[in-house]
Amino acid sequence: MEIDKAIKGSDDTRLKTKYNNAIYVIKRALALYSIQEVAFSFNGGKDSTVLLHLLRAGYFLHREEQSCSNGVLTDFPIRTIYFESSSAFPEINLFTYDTAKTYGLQLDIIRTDFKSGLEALLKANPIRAIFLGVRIGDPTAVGQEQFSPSSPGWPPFMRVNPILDWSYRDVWAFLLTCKVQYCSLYDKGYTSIGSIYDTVPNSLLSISNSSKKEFKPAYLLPDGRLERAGRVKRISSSDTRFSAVNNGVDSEDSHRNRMFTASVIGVGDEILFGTVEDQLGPSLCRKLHSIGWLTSQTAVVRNDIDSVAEAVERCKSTNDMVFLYGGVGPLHSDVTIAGVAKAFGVRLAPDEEFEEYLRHLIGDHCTGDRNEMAQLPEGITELLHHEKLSVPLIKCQNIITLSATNVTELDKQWDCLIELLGSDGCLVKMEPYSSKQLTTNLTDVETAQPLSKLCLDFPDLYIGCFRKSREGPLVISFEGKDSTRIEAAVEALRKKFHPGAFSEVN
Ligand SMILES: Cc1cc2nc3c(=O)[nH]c(=O)nc-3n(C[C@H](O)[C@H](O)[C@H](O)COP(=O)(O)O)c2cc1C
Ligand SMILES: Nc1ncnc2c1ncn2[C@@H]1O[C@H](COP(=O)(O)OP(=O)(O)OP(=O)(O)O)[C@@H](O)[C@H]1O
Ligand SMILES: [Mg+2]
Repeated sequence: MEIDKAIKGSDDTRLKTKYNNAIYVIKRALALYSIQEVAFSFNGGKDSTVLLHLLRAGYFLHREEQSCSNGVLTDFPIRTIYFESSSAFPEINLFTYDTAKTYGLQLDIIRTDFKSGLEALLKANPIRAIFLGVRIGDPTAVGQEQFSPSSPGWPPFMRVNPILDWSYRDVWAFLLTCKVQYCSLYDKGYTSIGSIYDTVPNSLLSISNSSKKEFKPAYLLPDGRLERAGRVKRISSSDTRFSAVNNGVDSEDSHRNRMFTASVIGVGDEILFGTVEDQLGPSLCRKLHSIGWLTSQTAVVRNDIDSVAEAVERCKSTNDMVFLYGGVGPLHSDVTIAGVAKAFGVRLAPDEEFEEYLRHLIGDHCTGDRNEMAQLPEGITELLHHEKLSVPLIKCQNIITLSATNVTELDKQWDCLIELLGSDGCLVKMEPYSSKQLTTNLTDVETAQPLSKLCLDFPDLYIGCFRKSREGPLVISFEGKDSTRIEAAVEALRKKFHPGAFSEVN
């Protein structure tokens, strides 16, 4: 088998180790699942090209171990799926189809989105595991292992990632050692390929002094960490809105007229089990209220990357700020930062500056090859330093992750945040809310209609009702930025009923 021979004949020991590990994962998967139960997700990219040849070798070696191989590999029986998209580069499409022909791949072309495509595929076929060319540096690799069940909300299957621990250099060492074909774009300076809308050649490979823009081939990129430098950042409308606030572009006036909203997300199975009573969430709501912000939503989610990512993704574009607490640290359950990275589609990368702080705090215990605590979302993280804090706070665009574990620690972090972000417009102090509460023994039925009408007349106020008990009085609360409007609303309500129907709560 030519791939196996090429690697065994090479003197690159690192490549040999990576190859052997990947083949081991493939052979385990082929032992666990029948050939009809596995599929290979192929998209013509360099990583999936590496995986194709590893699968060819792995399948051959697997058959050999079962002593049913005659030494030649003629067919490749693993179902291969390609999600074709109109935004793919034509070179990628061409390479995918050519490769399928060369190696006799049974190509299933899917033209819907990933999730519904996989749903249909799994309904029609007994597939239980899918091989992917995901590598640890990819944004989508956050939280994955070599065998990772698909995420909640996705159809159920095992994601098998044989090259998860391969570096950019390993990928090119393999492709060049095995002398296999790869997509022509990689010889034109492309180092990682997404869609035609978000991918350009990597400027680090640009050949200077040439009148025509030319680029060196991908395998010459000296630093694999910059593999994604040719990926153009997509700026969503919400990001723009945020950056306007962030850069202090908003004028004083527009600040005053705007309603700033925040979401508060707690991460903790212990809260969901009811073992621990959440105090930080309510405390944050009070703090936000005290600076005139509106908390649009609070949530408590599980210590699970996908749960955190889903909550952050939902809140980040509809709020000015999102505050996260819980799940921060080096434990297996501390997945909050990874969830933030996944929500932004970026990878976790070691942050030397943060590591330095941790070293001061906990000594050399925090160093090593994989210091999980010093891994932060790449390219979007800003460390917020304050002399009163032993470790900076972590800000990823409009997401603040608080490491506080109790109200006293939260008070301190909050005061620092206000000092740090209050001045640059991110956590600007707004006109505080005025509020008034009335109680009444009138029934809900009697008050319902007049209150609905009052809400229509005073749309600038929050008029809410709640009870402390079913039998006790009804509490009506008025919240707003203008106290004269609150007085007017209270007066308007009183007029609708007999005198003395309401008492004021002090
Ligand atoms: C076969 C296959 C399985 C996938 N399974 C999952 C999954 O379980 N969970 C998930 O969040 N994304 C899953 N994805 C989506 C990828 O993580 C990622 O969003 C996708 O490859 C698009 O990457 P891009 O946005 O860089 O193009 C899957 C994609 C493919 C092709
Ligand atoms: N459109 C697609 N169809 C099938 N599989 C896909 C598709 N997009 C991504 N994948 C799977 O996800 C893996 C990771 O994608 P990713 O873009 O990171 O790698 P790549 O495309 O192989 O290489 P590159 O990083 O150079 O773009 C792929 O190797 C492949 O297994
Ligand atoms: Mg790609």
